[in-house]
Amino acid sequence: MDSQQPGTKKRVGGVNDTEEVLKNSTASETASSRLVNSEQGSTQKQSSPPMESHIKAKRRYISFFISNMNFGKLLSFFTSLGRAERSNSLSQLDFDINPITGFVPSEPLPRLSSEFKLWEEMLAEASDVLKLGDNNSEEALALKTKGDGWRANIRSIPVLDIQSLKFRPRHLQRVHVVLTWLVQYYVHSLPPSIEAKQVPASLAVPLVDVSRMLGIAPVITFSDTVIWNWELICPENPVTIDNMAVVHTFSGSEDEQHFYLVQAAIELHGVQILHIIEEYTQISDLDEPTISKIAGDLARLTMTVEEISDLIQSIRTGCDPQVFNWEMQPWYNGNDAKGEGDPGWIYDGVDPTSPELKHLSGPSGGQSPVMQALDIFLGIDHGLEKEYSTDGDDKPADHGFMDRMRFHMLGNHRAYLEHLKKLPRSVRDLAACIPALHKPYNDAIAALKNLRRLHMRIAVMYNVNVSRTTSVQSNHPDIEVAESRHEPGSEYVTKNNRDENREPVRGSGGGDVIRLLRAGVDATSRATLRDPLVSI
Ligand code: HEM
Repeated sequence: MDSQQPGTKKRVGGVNDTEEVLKNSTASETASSRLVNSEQGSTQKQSSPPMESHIKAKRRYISFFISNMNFGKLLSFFTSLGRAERSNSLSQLDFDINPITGFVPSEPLPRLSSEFKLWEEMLAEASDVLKLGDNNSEEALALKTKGDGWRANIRSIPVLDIQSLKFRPRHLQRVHVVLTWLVQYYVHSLPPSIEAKQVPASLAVPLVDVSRMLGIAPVITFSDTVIWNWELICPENPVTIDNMAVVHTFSGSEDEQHFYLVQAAIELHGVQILHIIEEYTQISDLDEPTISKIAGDLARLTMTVEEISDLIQSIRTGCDPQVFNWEMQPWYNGNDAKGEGDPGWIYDGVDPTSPELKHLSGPSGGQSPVMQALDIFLGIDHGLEKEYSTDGDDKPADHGFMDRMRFHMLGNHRAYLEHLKKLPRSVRDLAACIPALHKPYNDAIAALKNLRRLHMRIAVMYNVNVSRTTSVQSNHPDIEVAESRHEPGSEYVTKNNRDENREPVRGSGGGDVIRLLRAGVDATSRATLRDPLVSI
């Protein structure tokens, strides 16, 4: 197994401000600073002005508030507050979200033992004996016999029953990690063929079983590559990005470790966003201090989003686009990565009409629960039927993408997002009613839009430019910027021999990358409030 040696220098970050962000992004610090804040909050309450002046201040505020908003909206907002209070008895803890590490577990997943140990052993061996099926290098050809043997051994493993692990969720998650990595190794090391790829029953059956138990797609996901794919360098120290080492990589490269660690850092940094959301959903009384707190929290959220943008940029300091595109990305492909017309995968021993088999796309940042929670909290609507077309054609973007990606999350985490979506009081509606929140809300939207524009440049640099023989055909301003600045990565534009027929470049999530990411930028932009009193 290609686990990172404890103490290996990690290159997450790299630029000064990003290093600063990372220093501050340790989950434990985040939690302790939140603890201090909430303690301060309770201290402030104790030393609040005497009741009379407090009531006067409240009255002054309410008259200002009423004079600044439509009375009908005010009434309906207070009604919805009452509803929210009743419906929001659930907290993030109920959805397996840790107050310190968020969607990341608070300790590394345990390794499998007894009859399941064989799966662990096969995974540990895989990176030593397998290469991509279309790799014709001398090294790959020399390994061919060993690779054939590895796949034959996989086929000969009996179909194991995982019922004994039913009440051990962390073990089930480890089963998911191990089986999904084995499936990717198996499928992508097969020699190229026009036939459908057959996933042997020894992997397919227990994988579908465990996925049903966890409520997650039976394929490799963001959770398997990032959220669950780490161990502690010093087990006695807390879960912080500096104390995490990646366990599995396909390429054995530091680039791949860096890619996962940056995403793990974002999940940990995003815990600050989760705290803001949690506090917002617990509000029951909309008085002046509460409005100021929401304004302050939106400003903090804006800062956090900007820091996450820096983190995304830090991919460039440790992950080479060539390594990403040729040594990492091909292993991630799901059964839909090659588009319609490709026969895809067959899960032997599994009823082909099982609903779970509809979700076999590869891992994607769209499966990051933090990013989706942020979108839902801010009211970004990715699902509009008609998309603005900025490149002159009228093909719709894939508006179901973000919803589909939720099936690739742990069932508990998907349930949290669904819960968040159903809460009756949206921060966007509130900001539209209250002038004091208008700017903080719009600032947060601007920061998220900028994050998506910067992410799109990264995707162009790593995914599109490297995958094409000539430059990208698009009028989208973000792509023009990426190319005209000749950012690192654009030199790869002419080096590739894939996709010569100029089919749209497809991400591991299975979609047309440019159209999808552009639709995300546009959806974020559309959330901007134009007029505080009329835009809801
Ligand atoms: C080398 C770095 C990266 C590349 C090449 C890349 C590429 C892509 C591509 C091609 C997509 C389209 C959907 C798909 O097929 O997966 C996508 C979507 C997405 N990626 Fe990344 N990504 C990178 C890093 C990140 C990071 C660090 C994050 C942060 C968690 C992230 C978050 C997202 C999100 C949220 C989406 C869904 C679409 C959207 O929200 O606009 N990506 N990415």
